[in-house]
Amino acid sequence: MNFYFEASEVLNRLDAKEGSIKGILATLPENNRSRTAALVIETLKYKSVLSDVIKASKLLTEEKKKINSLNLALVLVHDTLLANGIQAGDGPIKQAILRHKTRLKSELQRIKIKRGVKSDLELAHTSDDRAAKIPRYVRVNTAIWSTEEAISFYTKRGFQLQGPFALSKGFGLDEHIPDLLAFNPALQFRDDPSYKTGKIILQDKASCFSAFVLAPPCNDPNAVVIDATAAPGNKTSHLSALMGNQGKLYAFERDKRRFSTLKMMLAKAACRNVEAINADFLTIDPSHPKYSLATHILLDPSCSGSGIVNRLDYLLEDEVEVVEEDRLNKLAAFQLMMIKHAMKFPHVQKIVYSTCSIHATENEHVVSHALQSDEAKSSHFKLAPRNDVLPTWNRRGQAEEMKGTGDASSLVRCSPGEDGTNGFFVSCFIREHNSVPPQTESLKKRKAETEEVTAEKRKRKRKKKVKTE
Ligand SMILES: C[S@@+](CC[C@H](N)C(=O)[O-])C[C@H]1O[C@@H](n2cnc3c(N)ncnc32)[C@H](O)[C@@H]1O
Repeated sequence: MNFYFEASEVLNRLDAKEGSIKGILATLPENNRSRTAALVIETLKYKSVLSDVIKASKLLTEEKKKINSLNLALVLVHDTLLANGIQAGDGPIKQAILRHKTRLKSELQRIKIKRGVKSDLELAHTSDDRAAKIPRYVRVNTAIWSTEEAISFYTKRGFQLQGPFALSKGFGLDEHIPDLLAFNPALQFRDDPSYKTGKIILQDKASCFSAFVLAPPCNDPNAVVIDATAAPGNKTSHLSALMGNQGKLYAFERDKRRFSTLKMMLAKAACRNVEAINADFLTIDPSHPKYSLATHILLDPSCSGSGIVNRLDYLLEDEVEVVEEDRLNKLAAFQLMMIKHAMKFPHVQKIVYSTCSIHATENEHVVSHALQSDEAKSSHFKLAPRNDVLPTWNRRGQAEEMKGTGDASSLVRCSPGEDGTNGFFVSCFIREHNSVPPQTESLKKRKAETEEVTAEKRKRKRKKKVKTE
């Protein structure tokens, strides 16, 4: 029953306006956090219906000694009517709900008839219409599963390959990103066994663009790639899968708590070629013997998040996000610093910079400043041509915001709701070819040296083992 007390306490704190949904959930102990979060979010989606059902059934007045708050009643009635029942042993609270189960069910049915809806899903609160137009994207984690296996798995479970909006159990293959499936937006996958075992990653389509555009070397044991801002790790596991789990992927994350989430996520997704490092990317020396070998860098730094429309706070009707100019400028200065730092890595050929922001301040303006920087000039970086950056995606960068510093058609934008994704921005810097050869030679030399050292180490280890035997 503690699980229900914890969830109802979160609802109490939200009522008391102690923080945002995400913020309050982040303060819960990690062991039970995702389960409690799922219950809180689902309960909020149906809060108005559940409140009406509870009121009409007189549950709180008749059982006030056992169930003393509306929020506790909400989470318990949610699980009784809309999930698989109360997940707790028999006790006075569960008995109190069960005594009212028939009444609660018939009140729910009455509301459905009144509203002319057939399924429970249609009762869910989706106040941001744009969120309802974004499919629930499921990326097949090819480190563990194949898309064919996933399609067969979901088909056996009653899903039909007819696109995400044709039916409530319809799904489809995405046209831009390989191994990405799109389901109906109302569906949840947190309890799905394929999610729990890391076979699928729940990742918005636009967020898959970054790793896809970076296109790291595939199945190359010598590949060296950096994910500079990795947690929670969706793009890291995508990169790792695209690399065929081979070579080396260094994943930096400066925040300690987010770093432990990253580690957990990478273990679950079976990423064997990733070394996660709890460090600030800006403090990493570009001439470091290991990291300097990187040829591809992904930069998906902290941003305003203004493109995310399926974030949770629409569930709290009166929360409004105010984006302050000053905050945007500070973020943009930091984002530019990150790009300039990435450009200092001697062997890097490709840098993808992405944000989930819709503001030109964090997108075109940052790219424009990066292109004009000393780092870009001395290392010969320019924007990759449209042909190499999702050429068939129609929404491109805003030319007027580039002020003639680069070709806006090289940039990708996603508009929340309109494009079936959250708001997103992707840019790709490449080093001009005529500046490559000397670096390629020294890279080869460095790789050979590293391999030599590793072989020597292995040899020493073997000798030591033989000795001790
Ligand atoms: C937008 S999130 C990255 C999301 C991630 N790419 C994904 O798809 O799962 C930005 C992350 O970068 C981290 N971060 C910000 N500045 C950093 C820095 N200088 N070095 C390393 N990590 C940083 C933040 O703590 C945050 O976890």
